[in-house]
Amino acid sequence: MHYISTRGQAPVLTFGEAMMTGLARDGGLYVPETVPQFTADDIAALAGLPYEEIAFRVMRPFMGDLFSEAEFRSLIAKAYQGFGHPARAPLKQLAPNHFLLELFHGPTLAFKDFAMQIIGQMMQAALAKSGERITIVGATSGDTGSAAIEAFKGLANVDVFILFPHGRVSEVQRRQMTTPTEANVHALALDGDFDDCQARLKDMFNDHAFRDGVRLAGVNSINWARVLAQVVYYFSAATSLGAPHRKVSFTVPTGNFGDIFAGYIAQRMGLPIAELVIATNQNDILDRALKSGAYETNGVKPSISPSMDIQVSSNFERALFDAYGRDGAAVAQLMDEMKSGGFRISQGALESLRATFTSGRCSEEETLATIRAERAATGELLCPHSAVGVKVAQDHLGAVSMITLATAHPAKFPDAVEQATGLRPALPPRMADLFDRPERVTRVPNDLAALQTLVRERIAR
Ligand SMILES: Cc1ncc(COP(=O)(O)O)c(C=O)c1O
Ligand SMILES: N[C@@H](CCOP(=O)(O)O)C(=O)O
Repeated sequence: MHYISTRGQAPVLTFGEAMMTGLARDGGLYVPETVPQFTADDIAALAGLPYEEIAFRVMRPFMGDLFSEAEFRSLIAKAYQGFGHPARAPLKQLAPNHFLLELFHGPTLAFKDFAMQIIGQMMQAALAKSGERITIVGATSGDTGSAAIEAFKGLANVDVFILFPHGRVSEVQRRQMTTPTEANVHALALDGDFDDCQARLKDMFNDHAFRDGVRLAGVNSINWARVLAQVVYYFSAATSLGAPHRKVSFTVPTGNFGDIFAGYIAQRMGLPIAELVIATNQNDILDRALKSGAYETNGVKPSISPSMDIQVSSNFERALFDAYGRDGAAVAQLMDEMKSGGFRISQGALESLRATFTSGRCSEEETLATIRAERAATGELLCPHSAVGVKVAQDHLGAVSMITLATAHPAKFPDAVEQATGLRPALPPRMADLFDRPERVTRVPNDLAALQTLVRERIAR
């Protein structure tokens, strides 16, 4: 299995190399050269299996010989043992043809744990073999950061730097990143928004002397292994509702386009998915792009679903690569135009995207109203991101069963949930003292050179 860059100019890599490399050296994102195919029998055989076994069968064909079967099974077992639900990703019914896929039972209470826990295990195993030391830098709008810290804290051969937008994450999210005591964890509050954090991260990767000097690695969805691990729950959810004999649709609260791109990969592997619905908050670049063909940023607006306050949606590049017939030069040209604010998607590419994805937008008021209504109707307490998904899904319900991804636990966003329902969701007991723990955070400017100096100095200590 080989991995190629969406911009066509970087070395072709194995799975293990792509996982440890992060961003391709031409600035693009790695994707598999071909997508493994599952037959209807392969898919039917997944029904009723434990989540860990589904993870093994879905991920293994993408991985080459990086790990033996026994070794990979053992990494998967370790990755998911700390989840707070035996099903790992349970499905709940909201309405006759509408289901909620709860992805917040991991250690940091968001869907990021599904991928971060397994790539944490895989990267540690790979480092133990190579004897290398790496520097992870991650950009977060709130959830990737804590999941990465949880997966890599305390490791002797890894430093973890997390850039989050100062003042634009929830207090629970911030404290999850600033209260770990391990010396290899560095929480950095950047003066800017998430797009700035992600742009500086990509700048670091594109400075080859810096990236090689610090042995930079990425755990954002830049990293293909992150996307791959998220493909698994599309299979577990769909097969529990009757796939491959019944089609299902998915609605995905979307920001950086990693989660819904995982659904697209599941579909390309053969999972019968009728519709993939992109649900955006008021940062609606993807909804506007699909409707108008113009992919144009208009500034990140802070919202009550802050993890989706994103305008430059990193993984959309992977979707464009396929929509443009895997023409790396065309994608590189579009990404160049993006530097000045946007571009028009060609008619052919737009038709191809529209054949796969539909979209909808949810306002702030609709988000609050959905949290309130769902609590009253079903008892389910939604986080604001999941509420964006549920609202958009409701606008797309039809004959096929719809599965909405519930991407975070409501207790991560108590203010929004309380505003909507009057209820303040409690953190799980293991986090009950989160607000009493001392914080450790460095305020940083939105400046590449200053960030690089900080990283170099910290890892030299
Ligand atoms: C809670 C939550 N929901 C939804 C999203 C959007 O997911 P993606 O960035 O993969 O589109 C994020 C951020 O990634 C998130 O943290
Ligand atoms: N919403 C994310 C943004 C980063 O997304 P990623 O999937 O590329 O890591 C977050 O919570 O940080």
